[in-house]
Amino acid sequence: MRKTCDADAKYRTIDGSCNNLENPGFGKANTLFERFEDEDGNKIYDYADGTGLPRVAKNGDELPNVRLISKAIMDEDLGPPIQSDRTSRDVCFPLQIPDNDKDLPPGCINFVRAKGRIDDDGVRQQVNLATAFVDASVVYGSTPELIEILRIPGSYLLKTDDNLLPSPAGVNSCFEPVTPNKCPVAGDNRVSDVPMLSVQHLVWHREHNRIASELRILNPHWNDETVFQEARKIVIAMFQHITYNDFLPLIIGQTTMKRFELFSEDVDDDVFDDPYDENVNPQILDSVNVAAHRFGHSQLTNEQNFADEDCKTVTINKLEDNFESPRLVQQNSGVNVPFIGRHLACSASNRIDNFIVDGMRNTLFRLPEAPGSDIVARNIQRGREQGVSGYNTWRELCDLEPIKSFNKFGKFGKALRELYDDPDDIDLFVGAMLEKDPGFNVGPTFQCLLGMQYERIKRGDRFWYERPGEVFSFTEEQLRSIKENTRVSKIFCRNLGINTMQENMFLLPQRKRNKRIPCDDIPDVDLSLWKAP
Ligand code: HEM
Ligand SMILES: [Ca+2]
Repeated sequence: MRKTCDADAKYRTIDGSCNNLENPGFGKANTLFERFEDEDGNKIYDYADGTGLPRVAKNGDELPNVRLISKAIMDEDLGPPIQSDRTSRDVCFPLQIPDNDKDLPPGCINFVRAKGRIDDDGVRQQVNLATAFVDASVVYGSTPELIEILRIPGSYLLKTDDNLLPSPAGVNSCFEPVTPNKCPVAGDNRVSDVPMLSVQHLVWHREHNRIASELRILNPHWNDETVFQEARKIVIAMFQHITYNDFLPLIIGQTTMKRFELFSEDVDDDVFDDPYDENVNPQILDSVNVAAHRFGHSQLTNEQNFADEDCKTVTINKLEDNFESPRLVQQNSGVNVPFIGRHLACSASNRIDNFIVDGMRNTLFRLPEAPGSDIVARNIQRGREQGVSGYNTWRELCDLEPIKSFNKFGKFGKALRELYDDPDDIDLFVGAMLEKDPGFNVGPTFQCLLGMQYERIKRGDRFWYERPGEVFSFTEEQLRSIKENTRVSKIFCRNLGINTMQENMFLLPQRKRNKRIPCDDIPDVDLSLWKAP
């Protein structure tokens, strides 16, 4: 049934519906993940039975045990010392821990298959609960129900609780909240996975309230809904600008950015840009969701520390002790929050490579219930259960030479040969994370998959922040200020009470370039440009 959309709407819907006027479901929350198509227009997937059973090897055998792959290829101890820079299987598909595993008890670890929805061709597909767009849905949620929980009724503000994220009982679960049942709620329910993530949610939650309060003062004649939506629109524009200009280039590299025309228009050329194409479906692709987007698991470290005003670590907090717990954030009304924010700015991430720290690979979510789990094993198993094709299929889609010999994987070739029967069987996450890139980015296969994905998210977004001449467009001055002056560092400083930071928070502070400066000297978007005449 076709929903009627308001073609003149000034603001995005919360669930992403009606972004595309011809296809109102494009990019909407709670719709199916997309599959890439081959040259003949057939969707690419690989289920054992063609419709829904987990992928098996080319010769029909089971694929190698995911825990064995995890240990043989992705154990951090194998890496350099410094790493910084079938029917019965409809629901469960347990991870099997081999007998001689020294970190996890032998036997089965629970693994639930993602809820399947059978499509018109009788093939099992999976549902994306979030919108596909870069629309700050981590701040505002992806459903009308959640935004109601997050907002103060009839106000332009988001709710807070003790100056932290709202924590109404019964919405989210978490481990050891400071007050029983008071678990933080944000636009995404993973908000308490780790303290460093919670603090990022908090920063943007506060940034909405700061912008909305300023707009309220500038425009006393606006009603509260207008103030809320205008603030949301600015937050979304900042998210889009940061994602496409500051973050993505560090992950996929300059060459891929240019190849897929992902950088925003240079303000010296023309402030506006109009990349919208109504034929583009922005939905996230299966291979991106189960593999490419998970590159970040390799960047995590074993620590969630506190850093002081001089960037010195003052408290070491282990990752394994802090999963799913808001404890460190909530303690003493949030005194630790700036310390966690500074750790995010001051400390190096782990290198994007095939090594993943033990905190994620052996002790993931070990509390409240032992044993823990293994993120690598889960990522691989997830790819198989969703029928995501093997590594070489994606190399070919990306016009890269398929790897037909295990030797091509250097020192991991031997381990791969012992595990897999045929190079075509190699799981996407495994093969692609073994690829090297001289610029410390993800390897060529993920560069290609992420490049194609982010091109779709940009070109398939009718509300893209750079678009001119629409009812929802920014003025030239507003857009120029957003593009010239948005800094993650400023947003963190201001909302966490931090006084000193490097201007580019995605890069480490350095003596010469990117040195630590007073936050007051960091540029800022000029909200007075939003004062209506
Ligand atoms: C300490 C921080 C993190 C923890 C504890 C964590 C943990 C997890 C877990 C347990 C899953 C579910 C795995 C499965 O069963 O399929 C998951 C999925 C995922 N992770 Fe992470 N992760 C973290 C950080 C990251 C980072 C930094 C990125 C990317 C930059 C990332 C990207 C993803 C993606 C895209 C998924 C799939 C989401 C979905 O299908 O709903 N994660 N993560
Ligand atoms: Ca790593």
